[in-house]
Amino acid sequence: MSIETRLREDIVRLSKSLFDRGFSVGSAGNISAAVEDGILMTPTNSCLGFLDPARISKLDRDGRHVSGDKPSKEVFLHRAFYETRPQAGAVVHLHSTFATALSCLADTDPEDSIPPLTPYVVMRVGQVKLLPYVKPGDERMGDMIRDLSGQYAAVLLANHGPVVTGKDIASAVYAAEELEETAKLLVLLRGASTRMLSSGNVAELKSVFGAY
Ligand SMILES: O=C(O)[C@@H](O)C(=O)COP(=O)(O)O
Ligand SMILES: [Zn+2]
Repeated sequence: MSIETRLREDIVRLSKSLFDRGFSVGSAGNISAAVEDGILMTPTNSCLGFLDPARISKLDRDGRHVSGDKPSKEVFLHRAFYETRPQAGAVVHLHSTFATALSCLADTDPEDSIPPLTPYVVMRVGQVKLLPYVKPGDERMGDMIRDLSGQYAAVLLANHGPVVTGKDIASAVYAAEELEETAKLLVLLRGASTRMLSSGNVAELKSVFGAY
C-alpha cells in the first residue's frame, strides 16, 4: 500500500472516530494532511463520519485542486499552517463544544485562550492564541496564521472553534482531543478558585518534553 493510500485511510478512520465521539457534528470541521506532492483535505460540506478515501480532495504544492471532491473552504487556513510550520504534517479544525464555548466568551485571554491547567495540554498543544473573528473560508484567516510565523501549534478562531496541528494526523487529532478536554475542564471550573500550573511548571515540561 502506498504512503498516500494509507494516509487517506488514516484520515477516514480518525475523522470517523472524532465524529463518533461527538467532537464533530453534521458537516462541521475539516482535516488535512501533507503528502510529498501536496495536501490531502476533507471535501467541503462533507461529514467527518462518512468520508470516502477516494473522494478526499488533493491539492498540489501551489494549492491547486488536482483530484477528488471540491476541498474545504478553509484551504487558506490549512495552507498557511503548512507554510509557516514545516514540522506540521496535519491540521485539524473542529467546532468541538467546549473549545468553541471558550472562543465565544468575552473574557477569554487572547494570548492564552487555553491556560495550562494540566501537564498534558502543555505537552501536546502548547500556548493557544485566540484569533479575531472573520467569516469561515475568509482568505484573511491565512494572513492571520502567517502573521504568527509558525509560533503556535494551535489557535482558537473567535466565535468559531479550534485549529490544531501535529507532526502527523494521529498527533494532530490527539492534540485536538486534548485541547477540547482541557476546554471542558476550564468551563466546568469557571467561578471556582482554580490553581493553574506555574510558569516554572510549564518551563519544566517544555524542557523535558519539548515545545509545541
Ligand atoms: O465553519 C465553517 O464553515 C468551516 O470552517 C467548517 O468547519 C466546514 O467547512 P467545510 O470544510 O468547507 O465543509
Ligand atoms: Zn469551521
